[in-house]
Amino acid sequence: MGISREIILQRLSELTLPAGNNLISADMVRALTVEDSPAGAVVRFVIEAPNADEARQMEPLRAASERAVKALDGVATVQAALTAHEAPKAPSLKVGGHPKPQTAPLKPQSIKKIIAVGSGKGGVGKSTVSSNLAVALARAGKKVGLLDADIYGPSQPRMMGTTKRAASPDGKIIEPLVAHGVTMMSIGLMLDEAKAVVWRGPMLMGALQQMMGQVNWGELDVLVIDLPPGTGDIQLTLGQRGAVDGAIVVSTPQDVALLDARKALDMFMTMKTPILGLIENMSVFVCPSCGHEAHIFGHGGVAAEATALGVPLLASLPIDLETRLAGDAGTPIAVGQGAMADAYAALAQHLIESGAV
Ligand SMILES: Nc1ncnc2c1ncn2[C@@H]1O[C@H](COP(=O)(O)OP(=O)(O)OP(=O)(O)O)[C@@H](O)[C@H]1O
Repeated sequence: MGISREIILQRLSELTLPAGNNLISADMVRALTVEDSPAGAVVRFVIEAPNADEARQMEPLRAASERAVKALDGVATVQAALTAHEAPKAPSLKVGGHPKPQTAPLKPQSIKKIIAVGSGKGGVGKSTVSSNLAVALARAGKKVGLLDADIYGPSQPRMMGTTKRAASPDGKIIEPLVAHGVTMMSIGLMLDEAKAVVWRGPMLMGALQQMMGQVNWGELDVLVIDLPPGTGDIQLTLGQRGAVDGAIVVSTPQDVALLDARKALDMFMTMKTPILGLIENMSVFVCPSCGHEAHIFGHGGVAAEATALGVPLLASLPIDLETRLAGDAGTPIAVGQGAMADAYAALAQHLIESGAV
């Protein structure tokens, strides 16, 4: 067992502020995560100051808090970030304000189905799958929206090749962009691309409400939501407010990825969100010169997990250079022809035939 959150919080409570209280009693520590690594625990947290000026003055305290946690037994690395309470300024809308109390459903009436694409850990290809699935569904004749809810690392503007800022002529309704036949919106289109966003839960909820309710989606057969990795506030809000009709979890065959994928599946099951299935990404690498198959991230784990949990394995997608290049170039692989485009078309067809879309 690694170090517990309680011990870390206890140590942080020993750091006093000029007013005599401490980081914990002043409720300034956010997003504390503790991950095990072979060298010891990797601890990350955010210290949230009331405003930017105070944040700047708190740099010595930030450094001291890193040192204090680093000194604990079993801790390998500590990263503490300082942030100010105010939300970053958005161009024409106050994205990320505190959520207004809402009784209306989160899912807009003009959207028939919402499919959320999640993953346990980052970097497994969740955004790649979301953009390609959205394009494949549009090619199959559906009216499709794509919402990039990955507030910490929005990648859809790049993957869909739309870096234009979203407009809001009246400051209320956000006009989405259209790329490759898909109506899309990303929090990344409203923010400076290079700016790291550190928001607390209620702000995330505000941003999500705006993305769902104020974007002029029009009539959609399906909205594909590219979730942030893990099991955080966005997933919980969507699940608790019954906004999601079906969830897909993407995983690589690696044990560590599968362990996290299981947590994501557990979360959806707990919230009674219907699980459409698992997708194994980066399943195999076929050498383009000799055709040799290498299972770089392991073999068979996702299929076994799907069987164990009684959920369908929707697709097994290989490691494919063209997929990566196409994503980087802003034209998802599913737009063109070939084996990968066929695989995404088959996935879209399956979801349509099973009634998920
Ligand atoms: N099947 C694949 N073959 C080759 N490269 C892939 C494949 N799937 C995804 N990639 C590449 O892997 C990288 C990570 O993919 P992607 O951004 O989709 O992952 P993610 O799970 O959404 O990550 P994050 O949580 O960080 O947003 C990208 O460069 C993408 O192009």
